[in-house]
Amino acid sequence: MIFTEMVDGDYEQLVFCQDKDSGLKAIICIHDTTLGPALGGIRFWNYEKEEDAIIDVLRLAKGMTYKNAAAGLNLGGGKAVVIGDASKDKSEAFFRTLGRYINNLGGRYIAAEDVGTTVEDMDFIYQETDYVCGISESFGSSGNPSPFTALGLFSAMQRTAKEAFGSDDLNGKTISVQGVGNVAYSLCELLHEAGANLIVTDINEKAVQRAVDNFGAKAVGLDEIYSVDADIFAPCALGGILNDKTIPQLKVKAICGSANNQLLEIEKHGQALQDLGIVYAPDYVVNSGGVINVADELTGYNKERATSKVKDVYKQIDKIFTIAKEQNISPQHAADHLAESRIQAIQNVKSKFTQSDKNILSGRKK
Ligand SMILES: NC(=O)C1=CN([C@@H]2O[C@H](COP(=O)(O)OP(=O)(O)OC[C@H]3O[C@@H](n4cnc5c(N)ncnc54)[C@H](O)[C@@H]3O)[C@@H](O)[C@H]2O)C=CC1
Ligand SMILES: O=C(O)CCC(=O)C(=O)O
Repeated sequence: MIFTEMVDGDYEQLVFCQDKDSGLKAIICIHDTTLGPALGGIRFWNYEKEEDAIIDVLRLAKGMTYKNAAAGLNLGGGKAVVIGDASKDKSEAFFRTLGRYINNLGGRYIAAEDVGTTVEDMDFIYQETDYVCGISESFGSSGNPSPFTALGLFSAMQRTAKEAFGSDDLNGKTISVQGVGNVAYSLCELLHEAGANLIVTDINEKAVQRAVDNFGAKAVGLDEIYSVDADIFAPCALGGILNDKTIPQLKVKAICGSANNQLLEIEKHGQALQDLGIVYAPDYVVNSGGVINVADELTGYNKERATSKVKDVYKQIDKIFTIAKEQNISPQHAADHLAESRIQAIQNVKSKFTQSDKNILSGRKK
């Protein structure tokens, strides 16, 4: 089953890591390294079944290939998942062991944060390998990527509002937010400052209360979030939430959120949104601010430069909506074409022989 999935999705490598002493059970997936080393976060999640973890890491890694390509980064796509309970299974040994596995891949995979992992976890990994980013600012690094993801998401939402309502001003707009974790809390802060009204939900009651107390958000139930009267829906929890059951409930004019893999089935559910006239801003472009920021660490981190690049997500969404209209395709397809054509173009560039790897000349007597 695993090789069938790998062949179908054209995956390069899947690495299973196990360590009894620390309790580590992790899977690293490298989808495509045409553009460079595969960069993507580590998700720590209590998967019910091992199969769920495999499916998740495959989907997430492929998403990173598209995200990094569309963002113009010289990075391929990869991701890691760790099976466990983030509230009790973490330890220094755990992450240092994972760091050693990552180091063994010789730079083919570069780690960062995702759901369930923090800057402190990345710092432990950094004790064993240089192939990690999103580490502490005290190392001259960029720290927590979530505020940057939120800034990129805010910029994307401004451009999405322009598409749906004719103006990118979010003042007075009502935004429904699913999941008020790291990214969405920062997003709510930006939206509140911009004069938007907020409707929020989360499985974590404290997270909801924080948004109610600090931003005057209205709290609704977990399933209610799909059918509330709002202008823009921001899915900021987990993937697969735009599906047969939820799409018919939506009353919004646009969707723009940070969650990865929001469409359960890309073709079917992307089309369903298009048919309903709902503007869908492709998730992996919307949420690329985090990776754009952490990738800046790889060339010597400069916060001003990184922030400016993150705000350019507005321009990238603009480009995608323009291509979609010109070619009469969905924004999701437009984003996919952009990413795939960049990968293909660089593949072609790299097909020319250069004197870098071991080759027929390597064995010649000097
Ligand atoms: N942190 C980052 O910089 C980036 C995050 N993302 C994606 O954005 C999403 C959010 O990421 P973070 O804020 O970092 O994660 P997080 O774990 O801090 O926040 C997620 C929130 O969603 C809530 N949640 C989980 N299931 C839910 C459900 N069924 N209904 C309502 N709420 C639910 C959680 O309780 C949590 O508060 C994820 O899909 C992640 O992959 C994407 C790019 C970068
Ligand atoms: O932003 C990050 O923390 C790393 C990139 C990543 O995993 C993502 O964008 O989903």
